[in-house]
Amino acid sequence: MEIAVGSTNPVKIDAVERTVERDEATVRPVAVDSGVSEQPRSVAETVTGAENRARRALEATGADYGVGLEGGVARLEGTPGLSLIMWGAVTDGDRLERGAGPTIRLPDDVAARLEDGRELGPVMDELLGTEGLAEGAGAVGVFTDRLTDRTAALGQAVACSFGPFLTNYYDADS
Ligand SMILES: O=P(O)(O)OP(=O)(O)OP(=O)(O)OC[C@H]1O[C@@H](n2cnc3c(O)ncnc32)[C@H](O)[C@@H]1O
Ligand SMILES: [Mg+2]
Repeated sequence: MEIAVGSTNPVKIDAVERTVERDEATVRPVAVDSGVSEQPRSVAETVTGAENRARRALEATGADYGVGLEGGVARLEGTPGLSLIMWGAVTDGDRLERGAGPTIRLPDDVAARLEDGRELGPVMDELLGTEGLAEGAGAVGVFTDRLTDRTAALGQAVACSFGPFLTNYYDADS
């Protein structure tokens, strides 16, 4: 089984590899355009980015599945502040499934910098004096004192978008 991932960010590739380890898949990174802004700012835009990446990765490779992962920030109904969200999408060329990773509220000073139109990755690097934090533990790692990290968090989005292809519980869906 070959799985194309619409990104070359090592943290996304790792997240897919670790999640599908059991199924002995070959994971192939492919650079694609997400078709949304560098920093998606709503659930809808984040999901669209993941969908575009999944479709484009499949088209570019002819793999069995295309996987897209997208990070975003959003003000969520029922919770205060600005949240970091992440979504996954998987397609086999026919069906497309979507599933989310965890959500975490961003500290107010980080939220304020994002409201100025900036991207989370660079804002985190500036704040912490790091380089490429988004390709390692990620903001979710830092803000949880490493109880989780970006690989594990994105892995949940992979499980919830790819997993439905592996069961027959969805077979009756229209
Ligand atoms: O190369 P790609 O696949 O685009 O990888 P990316 O890190 O840019 O990931 P996204 O485009 O999906 O994420 C949109 C923005 O949100 C940032 N982001 C998302 N999750 C993050 C995290 O846990 N830590 C730091 N930045 C994060 C990311 O760096 C981007 O600036
Ligand atoms: Mg990006």
